[in-house]
Amino acid sequence: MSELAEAAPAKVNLFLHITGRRDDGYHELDSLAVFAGTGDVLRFAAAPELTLAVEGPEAAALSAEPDNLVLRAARLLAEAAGMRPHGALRLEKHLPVASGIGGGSADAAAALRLLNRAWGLHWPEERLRPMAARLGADVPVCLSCHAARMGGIGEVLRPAPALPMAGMVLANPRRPLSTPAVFRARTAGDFSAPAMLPAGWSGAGSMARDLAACRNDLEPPALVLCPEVETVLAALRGLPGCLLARMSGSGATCFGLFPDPAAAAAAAALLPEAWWRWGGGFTEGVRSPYSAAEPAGA
Ligand SMILES: C[C@](O)(CO)[C@H](O)COP(=O)(O)OP(=O)(O)OC[C@H]1O[C@@H](n2ccc(N)nc2=O)[C@H](O)[C@@H]1O
Ligand SMILES: Nc1ncnc2c1ncn2[C@@H]1O[C@H](COP(=O)(O)OP(=O)(O)OP(=O)(O)O)[C@@H](O)[C@H]1O
Repeated sequence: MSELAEAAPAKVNLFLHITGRRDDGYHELDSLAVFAGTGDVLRFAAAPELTLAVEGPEAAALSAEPDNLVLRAARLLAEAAGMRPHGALRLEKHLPVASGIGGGSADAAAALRLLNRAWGLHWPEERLRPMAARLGADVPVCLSCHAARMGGIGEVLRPAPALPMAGMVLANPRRPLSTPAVFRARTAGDFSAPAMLPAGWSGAGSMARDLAACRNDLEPPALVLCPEVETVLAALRGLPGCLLARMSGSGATCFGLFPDPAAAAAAAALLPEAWWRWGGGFTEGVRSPYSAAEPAGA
């Protein structure tokens, strides 16, 4: 079998309201997740044993990781299928690790999709979803790869409002932030109401206006742990054409919304070179991996 490849696009939370806390400590949320036209790439080649090689510009941050989410996903799928996991996997890591744009979750979801094909299972997405939920709160939305309104602890997915043509800049100050630590740093008992959004937006301007009435409730605790988030937000707001800037997920990556992908790509180039930065458009659905030429970081 020739090599198979799967894209693992970055997930961006355009807003994130924490609406409650379950008895097991997990938080209930209301969030609008979209996918960016950049991400990691996972490749499969036939081999008798399951192996994973991590390469690419952000690979070093994973060298100490004993249990890559890609291997956990592979073992879970093999167990469900009653087979021995196998194949030589190569993960091209472009997304900064522990950065609030779901890199590990996207990789785990890509592994489920890729091995579902490579191992000849061809299960429908519904059958993969419980495995995705076991791997992490962000993995179900990454499995679908479609913009979605996330509810529950992330596993309840509803269609997103129809998105307009828009551009997005992503910027990370190169400070990893641990998701559990950010949730722990929240003020206990502080909850938000779900957001009120229209069925769709005709332009990036109206989307930015409506999103401005929402928040990321993880931004204040992330700022305490990583004050550089404020510097990134200020830099994004100062870029020509920026309509809205906010932190994604548990940070520290922040996004800026722009009228179109070209404006976003041009604006991203103005950010400090020491940061991880990217500019482009949204992506919808599983697509072929990005070309090597596509910029994914500084
Ligand atoms: C912040 C978000 O990225 C928003 O999309 C997600 O909620 C986090 O998703 P994730 O990184 O896949 O999270 P998981 O790996 O499942 O959980 C990591 C830790 O984050 C906290 N966590 C996560 C999700 C959630 N809804 N409530 C939580 O309190 C828990 O302490 C959990 O132990
Ligand atoms: N393939 C992987 N890519 C990134 N992190 C991984 C991977 N496998 C395991 N991990 C571990 O998962 C942790 C979370 O990484 P990830 O990059 O998914 O965080 P994140 O971007 O904050 O995610 P989220 O937005 O879902 O909270 C890392 O600290 C890392 O040790």
